Amino acid sequence: MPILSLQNISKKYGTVQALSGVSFDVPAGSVFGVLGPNGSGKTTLLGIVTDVLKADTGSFTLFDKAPSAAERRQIGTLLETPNFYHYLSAYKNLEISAAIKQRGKDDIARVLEICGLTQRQHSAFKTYSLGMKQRLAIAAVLLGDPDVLILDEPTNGLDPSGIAEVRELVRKLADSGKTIILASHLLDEVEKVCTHVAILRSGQLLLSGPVHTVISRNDFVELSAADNTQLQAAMLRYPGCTGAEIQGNIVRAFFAESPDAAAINSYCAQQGIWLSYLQLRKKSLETAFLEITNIAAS
Ligand SMILES: Nc1ncnc2c1ncn2[C@@H]1O[C@H](COP(=O)(O)OP(=O)(O)OP(=O)(O)O)[C@@H](O)[C@H]1O
Repeated sequence: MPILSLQNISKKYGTVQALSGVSFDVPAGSVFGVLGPNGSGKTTLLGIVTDVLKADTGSFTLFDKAPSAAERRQIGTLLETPNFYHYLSAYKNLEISAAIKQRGKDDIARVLEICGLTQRQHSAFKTYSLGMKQRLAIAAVLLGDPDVLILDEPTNGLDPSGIAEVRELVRKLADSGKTIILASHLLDEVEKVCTHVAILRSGQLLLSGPVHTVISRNDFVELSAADNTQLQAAMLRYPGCTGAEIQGNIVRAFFAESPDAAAINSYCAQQGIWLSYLQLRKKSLETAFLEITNIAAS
């Protein structure tokens, strides 16, 4: 059962088509990255799912049901940085967050512990590092122990150590069984923490699925032999090879589907070419993303 299933969601602001016919499923237990450049519709999509905005057309289900208050209570949302009081401690700020959410104080110690803030819980918020501030924001989201977390750009504006802290926390929460949906334009971050990804561009869904299937698009193989020109020509005749180029003393051969290194080795031997080097490479999500968005733009 998907935690969230979107069917054909569209949304316009005046003449701006922010989302057009977006459909995808978020599996239970996944860390699901909604990825796209600025203005691609990520925040709009999360706003619709969290009931801040209404879709013009389309529908979605939460926990396989039409969304209602009961389902929404199982979702913790961080769409923008909360307005914590700078002079109050983390604990006091969480007391306020708990009161706003109409929840008791009994969960505060637990969420501080998860977010690694127990030691500093009585320090004023203004003394916190950027990473600690964001961890406190996530702690507030965790009050009431929601099963699903929706985080919009959780590492935005953080320095590298803050980014690493939030990444570790997201991993820890995922390991504890939470489903996490996070919007990001940081492809590298998505690649590091997400199990699944949906890529948006100008409000259109370009692709969605497990990160490894996105990354394995257009895999390539690096090979080398005594005569690389002969090797390049042979690879261009190899079934499924979409291109081959010589770079220095390496031949790079590209494939639409994941290539089989053993089959390539045996094929080259049959052609009388003895490989001195063979390495399967996967393109990074960033490269795949740029290719996908460029293909969509052309
Ligand atoms: N309230 C609004 N009124 C008019 N246009 C809007 C409004 N909110 C968003 N848009 C436009 O809708 C499109 C999608 O915006 P959205 O904020 O959802 O994208 P995003 O991917 O979250 O971008 P960012 O990474 O910059 O936050 C953009 O063209 C944006 O300018």
